[in-house]
Amino acid sequence: MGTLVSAKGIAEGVENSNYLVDATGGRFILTLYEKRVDEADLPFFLALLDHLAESGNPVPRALRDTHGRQIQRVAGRPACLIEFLPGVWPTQPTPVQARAAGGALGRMHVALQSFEGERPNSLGPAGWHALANRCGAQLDAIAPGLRTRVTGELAWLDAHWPSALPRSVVHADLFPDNVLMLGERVTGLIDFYFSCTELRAWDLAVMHAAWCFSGDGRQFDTALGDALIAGYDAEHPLLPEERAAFPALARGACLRFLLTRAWDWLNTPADALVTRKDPLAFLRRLDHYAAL
Ligand SMILES: Nc1ncnc2c1ncn2[C@@H]1O[C@H](COP(=O)(O)OP(=O)(O)O)[C@@H](O)[C@H]1O
Ligand SMILES: N[C@@H](CCOP(=O)(O)O)C(=O)O
Repeated sequence: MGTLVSAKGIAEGVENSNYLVDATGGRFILTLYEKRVDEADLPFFLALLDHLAESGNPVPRALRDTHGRQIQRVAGRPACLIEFLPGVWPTQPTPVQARAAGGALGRMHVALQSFEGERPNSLGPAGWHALANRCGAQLDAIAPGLRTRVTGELAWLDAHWPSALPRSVVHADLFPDNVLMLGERVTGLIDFYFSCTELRAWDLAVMHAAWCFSGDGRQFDTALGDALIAGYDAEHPLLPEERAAFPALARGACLRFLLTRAWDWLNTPADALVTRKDPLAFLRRLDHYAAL
Protein backbone atom coordinates (compact mmCIF):
# COMPACT_ATOMS: atom_id res chain seq x y z
CA MET A 1 0.00 0.00 0.00
CA GLY A 2 2.89 2.37 0.66
CA THR A 3 2.27 5.50 2.66
CA LEU A 4 -0.85 7.62 2.89
CA VAL A 5 -1.23 10.52 0.46
CA SER A 6 -4.84 11.57 1.10
CA ALA A 7 -8.18 10.33 2.38
CA LYS A 8 -11.61 11.81 1.86
CA GLY A 9 -15.09 10.73 2.92
CA ILE A 10 -17.55 9.38 0.32
CA ALA A 11 -21.06 10.71 0.93
CA GLU A 12 -22.91 7.99 -1.03
CA GLY A 13 -24.31 4.93 0.69
CA VAL A 14 -26.56 4.50 3.69
CA GLU A 15 -24.99 1.61 5.58
CA ASN A 16 -21.30 2.15 6.31
CA SER A 17 -18.74 4.98 6.35
CA ASN A 18 -16.48 4.90 3.31
CA TYR A 19 -13.30 6.83 2.55
CA LEU A 20 -11.41 7.11 -0.71
CA VAL A 21 -7.77 6.57 0.24
CA ASP A 22 -4.83 7.43 -2.01
CA ALA A 23 -1.48 5.96 -1.05
CA THR A 24 1.85 5.78 -2.80
CA GLY A 25 1.00 2.17 -3.75
CA GLY A 26 -2.44 2.86 -5.24
CA ARG A 27 -6.03 3.80 -4.49
CA PHE A 28 -8.23 2.01 -1.94
CA ILE A 29 -11.61 2.19 -0.20
CA LEU A 30 -11.55 2.23 3.60
CA THR A 31 -14.85 0.96 4.97
CA LEU A 32 -15.80 1.44 8.62
CA TYR A 33 -18.67 -0.90 9.43
CA GLU A 34 -21.47 0.86 11.26
CA LYS A 35 -24.04 -0.81 13.48
CA ARG A 36 -26.12 -2.39 10.71
CA VAL A 37 -23.37 -4.82 9.77
CA ASP A 38 -22.87 -7.51 12.39
CA GLU A 39 -19.13 -8.00 12.97
CA ALA A 40 -19.72 -11.74 13.26
CA ASP A 41 -20.85 -11.76 9.60
CA LEU A 42 -17.67 -10.10 8.28
CA PRO A 43 -15.70 -13.35 7.76
CA PHE A 44 -18.56 -14.63 5.56
CA PHE A 45 -18.66 -11.43 3.48
CA LEU A 46 -14.88 -11.28 3.07
CA ALA A 47 -14.62 -14.96 2.10
CA LEU A 48 -17.34 -14.32 -0.47
CA LEU A 49 -15.43 -11.35 -1.96
CA ASP A 50 -12.24 -13.44 -2.14
CA HIS A 51 -14.06 -16.37 -3.80
CA LEU A 52 -15.73 -14.17 -6.41
CA ALA A 53 -12.56 -12.20 -7.20
CA GLU A 54 -10.58 -15.45 -7.55
CA SER A 55 -13.23 -16.74 -9.97
CA GLY A 56 -12.67 -13.72 -12.24
CA ASN A 57 -15.68 -11.62 -11.18
CA PRO A 58 -15.22 -7.82 -10.91
CA VAL A 59 -15.45 -7.89 -7.13
CA PRO A 60 -13.05 -6.02 -4.79
CA ARG A 61 -10.99 -7.96 -2.26
CA ALA A 62 -10.17 -6.76 1.23
CA LEU A 63 -6.41 -6.36 1.69
CA ARG A 64 -4.51 -8.41 4.28
CA ASP A 65 -1.96 -6.94 6.66
CA THR A 66 1.45 -8.54 7.24
CA HIS A 67 -0.20 -10.95 9.73
CA GLY A 68 -2.80 -12.01 7.14
CA ARG A 69 -5.63 -10.16 8.87
CA GLN A 70 -8.34 -8.48 6.79
CA ILE A 71 -10.45 -7.03 9.60
CA GLN A 72 -8.92 -4.06 11.42
CA ARG A 73 -10.29 -1.65 14.00
CA VAL A 74 -10.48 2.07 13.24
CA ALA A 75 -12.17 4.70 15.43
CA GLY A 76 -13.75 1.93 17.50
CA ARG A 77 -15.36 0.24 14.49
CA PRO A 78 -14.40 -2.89 12.54
CA ALA A 79 -12.82 -1.72 9.29
CA CYS A 80 -11.37 -3.08 6.04
CA LEU A 81 -9.18 -1.62 3.36
CA ILE A 82 -10.70 -2.69 0.06
CA GLU A 83 -9.44 -2.68 -3.52
CA PHE A 84 -10.65 0.31 -5.49
CA LEU A 85 -12.48 -0.58 -8.70
CA PRO A 86 -12.88 1.92 -11.54
CA GLY A 87 -16.25 2.97 -12.98
CA VAL A 88 -19.39 4.84 -12.00
CA TRP A 89 -22.86 3.51 -11.34
CA PRO A 90 -25.44 4.00 -14.11
CA THR A 91 -27.99 6.59 -12.93
CA GLN A 92 -30.18 5.99 -16.00
CA PRO A 93 -29.26 2.54 -17.30
CA THR A 94 -29.66 1.76 -21.00
CA PRO A 95 -30.84 -1.68 -22.20
CA VAL A 96 -27.25 -2.47 -23.24
CA GLN A 97 -26.04 -1.68 -19.72
CA ALA A 98 -28.92 -3.69 -18.20
CA ARG A 99 -27.95 -6.66 -20.37
CA ALA A 100 -24.33 -6.37 -19.22
CA ALA A 101 -25.41 -6.14 -15.57
CA GLY A 102 -27.71 -9.17 -15.92
CA GLY A 103 -24.77 -11.06 -17.44
CA ALA A 104 -22.54 -10.07 -14.52
CA LEU A 105 -25.14 -11.46 -12.09
CA GLY A 106 -25.37 -14.69 -14.11
CA ARG A 107 -21.58 -15.16 -14.06
CA MET A 108 -21.55 -14.46 -10.34
CA HIS A 109 -24.19 -17.16 -9.79
CA VAL A 110 -22.08 -19.64 -11.78
CA ALA A 111 -19.09 -18.87 -9.52
CA LEU A 112 -21.26 -19.18 -6.40
CA GLN A 113 -22.02 -22.83 -7.18
CA SER A 114 -18.63 -23.64 -5.66
CA PHE A 115 -18.88 -21.29 -2.65
CA GLU A 116 -19.50 -23.16 0.56
CA GLY A 117 -20.35 -20.32 2.96
CA GLU A 118 -23.89 -19.85 4.21
CA ARG A 119 -25.72 -16.98 5.88
CA PRO A 120 -29.44 -16.93 6.70
CA ASN A 121 -31.48 -14.13 5.11
CA SER A 122 -32.87 -11.98 7.92
CA LEU A 123 -34.85 -10.07 5.29
CA GLY A 124 -36.62 -13.09 3.79
CA PRO A 125 -40.32 -13.96 4.27
CA ALA A 126 -40.09 -14.42 8.08
CA GLY A 127 -38.17 -11.15 8.38
CA TRP A 128 -40.85 -9.27 6.39
CA HIS A 129 -43.51 -10.32 8.91
CA ALA A 130 -41.31 -9.22 11.82
CA LEU A 131 -40.53 -5.87 10.21
CA ALA A 132 -44.18 -5.24 9.29
CA ASN A 133 -45.12 -5.91 12.93
CA ARG A 134 -42.44 -3.54 14.17
CA CYS A 135 -43.69 -0.78 11.84
CA GLY A 136 -47.28 -1.56 12.93
CA ALA A 137 -49.95 1.12 12.62
CA GLN A 138 -47.27 3.70 11.83
CA LEU A 139 -47.33 2.39 8.23
CA ASP A 140 -50.54 4.36 7.76
CA ALA A 141 -48.65 7.56 8.58
CA ILE A 142 -46.65 6.97 5.38
CA ALA A 143 -49.77 6.38 3.26
CA PRO A 144 -53.36 5.78 4.43
CA GLY A 145 -54.23 2.08 4.13
CA LEU A 146 -50.60 0.96 3.79
CA ARG A 147 -50.79 -1.37 6.80
CA THR A 148 -53.78 -3.26 5.37
CA ARG A 149 -52.08 -3.47 1.99
CA VAL A 150 -48.89 -4.88 3.54
CA THR A 151 -50.87 -7.41 5.60
CA GLY A 152 -52.70 -8.58 2.47
CA GLU A 153 -49.46 -8.85 0.51
CA LEU A 154 -47.80 -10.88 3.28
CA ALA A 155 -50.72 -13.32 3.22
CA TRP A 156 -50.49 -13.62 -0.58
CA LEU A 157 -46.76 -14.23 -0.44
CA ASP A 158 -47.15 -16.82 2.34
CA ALA A 159 -49.56 -18.72 0.09
CA HIS A 160 -47.55 -18.38 -3.14
CA TRP A 161 -43.87 -18.20 -2.11
CA PRO A 162 -41.95 -20.66 -4.36
CA SER A 163 -39.80 -22.02 -1.54
CA ALA A 164 -38.81 -25.18 -3.45
CA LEU A 165 -36.73 -23.28 -6.04
CA PRO A 166 -32.92 -23.79 -6.04
CA ARG A 167 -31.04 -21.86 -3.37
CA SER A 168 -27.64 -20.22 -3.44
CA VAL A 169 -25.70 -17.44 -1.82
CA VAL A 170 -27.05 -14.27 -3.47
CA HIS A 171 -26.07 -10.58 -3.46
CA ALA A 172 -29.64 -9.55 -2.53
CA ASP A 173 -29.19 -5.78 -3.16
CA LEU A 174 -27.82 -5.41 -6.70
CA PHE A 175 -29.34 -1.98 -7.35
CA PRO A 176 -27.71 0.20 -10.05
CA ASP A 177 -25.75 2.02 -7.31
CA ASN A 178 -23.99 -1.24 -6.48
CA VAL A 179 -22.82 -1.87 -10.05
CA LEU A 180 -19.88 0.16 -11.36
CA MET A 181 -19.57 0.51 -15.14
CA LEU A 182 -17.27 2.08 -17.71
CA GLY A 183 -19.46 2.69 -20.75
CA GLU A 184 -21.22 -0.60 -21.36
CA ARG A 185 -18.81 -2.78 -19.40
CA VAL A 186 -19.35 -3.85 -15.79
CA THR A 187 -16.18 -3.01 -13.85
CA GLY A 188 -17.38 -3.54 -10.28
CA LEU A 189 -19.99 -5.34 -8.19
CA ILE A 190 -19.91 -3.88 -4.68
CA ASP A 191 -21.73 -3.71 -1.35
CA PHE A 192 -22.23 -7.37 -0.50
CA TYR A 193 -23.37 -6.66 3.06
CA PHE A 194 -26.89 -8.08 2.54
CA SER A 195 -25.64 -11.22 0.82
CA CYS A 196 -27.14 -14.39 2.19
CA THR A 197 -28.46 -17.82 1.29
CA GLU A 198 -31.78 -17.41 -0.53
CA LEU A 199 -33.77 -18.57 -3.56
CA ARG A 200 -31.24 -17.95 -6.33
CA ALA A 201 -33.72 -16.36 -8.76
CA TRP A 202 -34.68 -13.82 -6.08
CA ASP A 203 -31.42 -12.01 -6.86
CA LEU A 204 -32.59 -11.39 -10.43
CA ALA A 205 -36.03 -10.37 -9.18
CA VAL A 206 -34.42 -7.78 -6.86
CA MET A 207 -32.42 -6.46 -9.81
CA HIS A 208 -35.49 -6.37 -12.05
CA ALA A 209 -37.45 -4.33 -9.51
CA ALA A 210 -34.48 -2.01 -8.92
CA TRP A 211 -33.30 -1.47 -12.51
CA CYS A 212 -36.36 -1.45 -14.75
CA PHE A 213 -38.60 1.34 -13.37
CA SER A 214 -38.44 5.09 -13.13
CA GLY A 215 -37.10 6.14 -9.73
CA ASP A 216 -40.59 6.79 -8.34
CA GLY A 217 -41.74 3.36 -9.54
CA ARG A 218 -44.51 4.77 -11.75
CA GLN A 219 -43.12 3.61 -15.09
CA PHE A 220 -41.89 0.17 -16.05
CA ASP A 221 -39.43 -0.04 -18.96
CA THR A 222 -40.02 -3.28 -20.88
CA ALA A 223 -36.80 -2.95 -22.91
CA LEU A 224 -34.72 -2.74 -19.70
CA GLY A 225 -36.53 -5.73 -18.18
CA ASP A 226 -36.08 -7.88 -21.30
CA ALA A 227 -32.40 -6.93 -21.61
CA LEU A 228 -31.63 -7.66 -17.96
CA ILE A 229 -33.25 -11.11 -18.10
CA ALA A 230 -31.67 -11.94 -21.48
CA GLY A 231 -28.22 -10.97 -20.14
CA TYR A 232 -28.66 -13.20 -17.09
CA ASP A 233 -30.14 -16.09 -19.06
CA ALA A 234 -27.19 -16.11 -21.48
CA GLU A 235 -24.77 -16.76 -18.59
CA HIS A 236 -26.92 -18.77 -16.19
CA PRO A 237 -30.06 -20.13 -17.88
CA LEU A 238 -33.23 -19.58 -15.85
CA LEU A 239 -35.18 -22.75 -15.11
CA PRO A 240 -38.80 -22.89 -16.35
CA GLU A 241 -39.99 -22.99 -12.71
CA GLU A 242 -37.90 -19.87 -11.93
CA ARG A 243 -39.49 -18.03 -14.86
CA ALA A 244 -42.97 -19.11 -13.77
CA ALA A 245 -42.34 -17.87 -10.23
CA PHE A 246 -40.80 -14.56 -11.30
CA PRO A 247 -43.83 -12.32 -10.54
CA ALA A 248 -44.09 -13.77 -7.01
CA LEU A 249 -40.35 -13.36 -6.45
CA ALA A 250 -40.53 -9.75 -7.64
CA ARG A 251 -43.49 -9.05 -5.33
CA GLY A 252 -41.39 -10.37 -2.46
CA ALA A 253 -38.48 -8.16 -3.54
CA CYS A 254 -40.74 -5.08 -3.63
CA LEU A 255 -42.17 -5.84 -0.20
CA ARG A 256 -38.68 -6.29 1.26
CA PHE A 257 -37.52 -2.84 0.08
CA LEU A 258 -40.87 -1.23 0.88
CA LEU A 259 -40.59 -2.45 4.48
CA THR A 260 -36.92 -1.58 5.10
CA ARG A 261 -37.48 1.86 3.58
CA ALA A 262 -40.66 2.30 5.65
CA TRP A 263 -38.78 1.39 8.83
CA ASP A 264 -36.01 3.88 7.97
CA TRP A 265 -38.60 6.50 7.02
CA LEU A 266 -40.29 6.17 10.41
CA ASN A 267 -37.08 5.98 12.44
CA THR A 268 -34.59 8.30 10.73
CA PRO A 269 -34.74 11.86 12.06
CA ALA A 270 -35.61 14.26 9.22
CA ASP A 271 -32.34 16.18 9.86
CA ALA A 272 -30.06 13.10 9.74
CA LEU A 273 -27.21 13.13 7.24
CA VAL A 274 -28.53 10.12 5.32
CA THR A 275 -31.19 10.51 2.64
CA ARG A 276 -34.40 8.68 3.44
CA LYS A 277 -35.53 6.62 0.45
CA ASP A 278 -39.20 6.64 -0.56
CA PRO A 279 -41.01 3.42 0.48
CA LEU A 280 -43.92 4.12 -1.90
CA ALA A 281 -41.63 3.85 -4.92
CA PHE A 282 -41.62 0.10 -4.13
CA LEU A 283 -45.38 -0.05 -3.48
CA ARG A 284 -45.89 1.19 -7.06
CA ARG A 285 -43.50 -1.47 -8.38
CA LEU A 286 -45.38 -4.05 -6.32
CA ASP A 287 -48.64 -2.93 -7.97
CA HIS A 288 -47.01 -3.57 -11.36
CA TYR A 289 -46.03 -7.16 -10.52
CA ALA A 290 -49.33 -7.88 -8.73
CA ALA A 291 -51.20 -6.94 -11.91
CA LEU A 292 -49.31 -9.52 -14.01
N1 LIG B 1 -14.43 -1.16 -4.14
C1 LIG B 1 -14.87 0.03 -4.52
N2 LIG B 1 -14.29 0.65 -5.57
C2 LIG B 1 -14.70 1.89 -5.95
N3 LIG B 1 -15.66 2.60 -5.33
C3 LIG B 1 -16.27 2.03 -4.28
C4 LIG B 1 -15.92 0.73 -3.81
N4 LIG B 1 -16.67 0.44 -2.72
C5 LIG B 1 -17.47 1.51 -2.52
N5 LIG B 1 -17.23 2.47 -3.44
C6 LIG B 1 -17.86 3.79 -3.52
O1 LIG B 1 -18.50 4.08 -2.27
C7 LIG B 1 -19.91 4.27 -2.45
C8 LIG B 1 -20.68 3.67 -1.28
O2 LIG B 1 -20.34 2.31 -1.12
P1 LIG B 1 -21.38 1.23 -0.62
O3 LIG B 1 -20.63 -0.05 -0.38
O4 LIG B 1 -22.55 1.15 -1.59
O5 LIG B 1 -21.82 1.88 0.75
P2 LIG B 1 -23.05 1.53 1.71
O6 LIG B 1 -22.84 0.12 2.16
O7 LIG B 1 -22.96 2.52 2.79
O8 LIG B 1 -24.30 1.65 0.86
C9 LIG B 1 -20.22 3.62 -3.78
O9 LIG B 1 -21.33 4.20 -4.44
C10 LIG B 1 -18.94 3.87 -4.58
O10 LIG B 1 -18.93 5.19 -5.10
N1 LIG C 1 -30.83 -0.66 -1.95
C1 LIG C 1 -31.62 -0.35 -0.78
C2 LIG C 1 -30.87 0.35 0.29
C3 LIG C 1 -29.53 -0.25 0.63
O1 LIG C 1 -28.62 0.79 0.57
P1 LIG C 1 -27.14 0.68 -0.04
O2 LIG C 1 -26.70 2.11 -0.15
O3 LIG C 1 -26.39 -0.14 0.97
O4 LIG C 1 -27.22 0.00 -1.40
C4 LIG C 1 -32.82 0.56 -1.16
O5 LIG C 1 -32.74 1.22 -2.20
O6 LIG C 1 -33.79 0.61 -0.39
